[in-house]
Amino acid sequence: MGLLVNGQWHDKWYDTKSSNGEFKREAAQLRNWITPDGEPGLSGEGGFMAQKGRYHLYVSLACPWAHRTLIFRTIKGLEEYIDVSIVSPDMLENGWTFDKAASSTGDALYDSEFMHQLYSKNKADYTGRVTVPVLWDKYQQRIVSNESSEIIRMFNDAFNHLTGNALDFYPQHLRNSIDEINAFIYENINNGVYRTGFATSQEAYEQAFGQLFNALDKVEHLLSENQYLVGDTLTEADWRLFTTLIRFDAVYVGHFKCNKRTIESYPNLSNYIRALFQYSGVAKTVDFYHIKRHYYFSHTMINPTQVVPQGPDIDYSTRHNRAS
Ligand SMILES: N[C@@H](CCC(=O)N[C@@H](CS)C(=O)NCC(=O)O)C(=O)O
Repeated sequence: MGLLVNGQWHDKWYDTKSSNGEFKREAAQLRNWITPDGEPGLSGEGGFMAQKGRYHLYVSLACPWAHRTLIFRTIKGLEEYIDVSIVSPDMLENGWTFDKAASSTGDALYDSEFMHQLYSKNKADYTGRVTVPVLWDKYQQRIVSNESSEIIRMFNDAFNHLTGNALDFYPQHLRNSIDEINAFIYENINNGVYRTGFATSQEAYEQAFGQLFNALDKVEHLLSENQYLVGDTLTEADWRLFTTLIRFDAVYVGHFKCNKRTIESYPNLSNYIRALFQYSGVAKTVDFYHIKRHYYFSHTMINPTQVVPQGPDIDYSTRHNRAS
């Protein structure tokens, strides 16, 4: 685990001392947009036109943020348009690696050893954390974006004219509601599990833990009234929640001490998670080997023995009671 400073790799854990034991996530820096015609998107530069075969997605199968982009690639019919390299689940002194002996596919484009080499290829004096996902432009040999919430928006609509897939997970008329629930879920649940697990003071842990379970209770109640987070329409808000929920019982309950209760113990959440898991193509994006191995093996200050637990034994392909 580490970061680049002026293009040089430094092995360094998150600094929680300056924030009383509280984990603060760094904002993504590379924020260009693929658009149908190459016009600039909401931020960054233009010149990234949607084209078949032009872009490459670097992901970890363990990472909930990267998982969102993989789900959108699948449900938006982009598998033949955007190919993928998968990093090893083991993220230690060199950060994310392409070690094939440790379950990486390797870097299909440059055969790099480490993810940080792609960040410095993009910008020789880059300073910042080296995160996944990364959306790479093969033509310009540079990073389009390293922000998952924006990559899924590009996948949602920039390629529609090529793929003919018009499914819309961020429909205009629901945007305010989606933005509102996203902000709540990001703060309390998506990032909330990390704030709980990475807290280095009792106070910061208890604060994040309380917020997390209050938020899960609220979502459980919402799902007793609605089919999905925003009424009866499946939206990006559901996929953004899903990637945290599917890791919860396997990792966050134990490793991140989010142990007030499991997702399986919530009547609505446990059915909702199955409805999403069973959505066409999604199950194959979920890899519990990578998920468990990454967290338990990489965070040695939380789990110094690096022993990966065997359980839990949960079948997400069983019947659920949600309409589909
Ligand atoms: N804002 C980013 C966050 C991505 C992120 O934090 N990814 C984690 C993996 S789950 C990572 O690569 N962490 C490495 C690090 O922080 O050094 C996004 O949503 O795309």
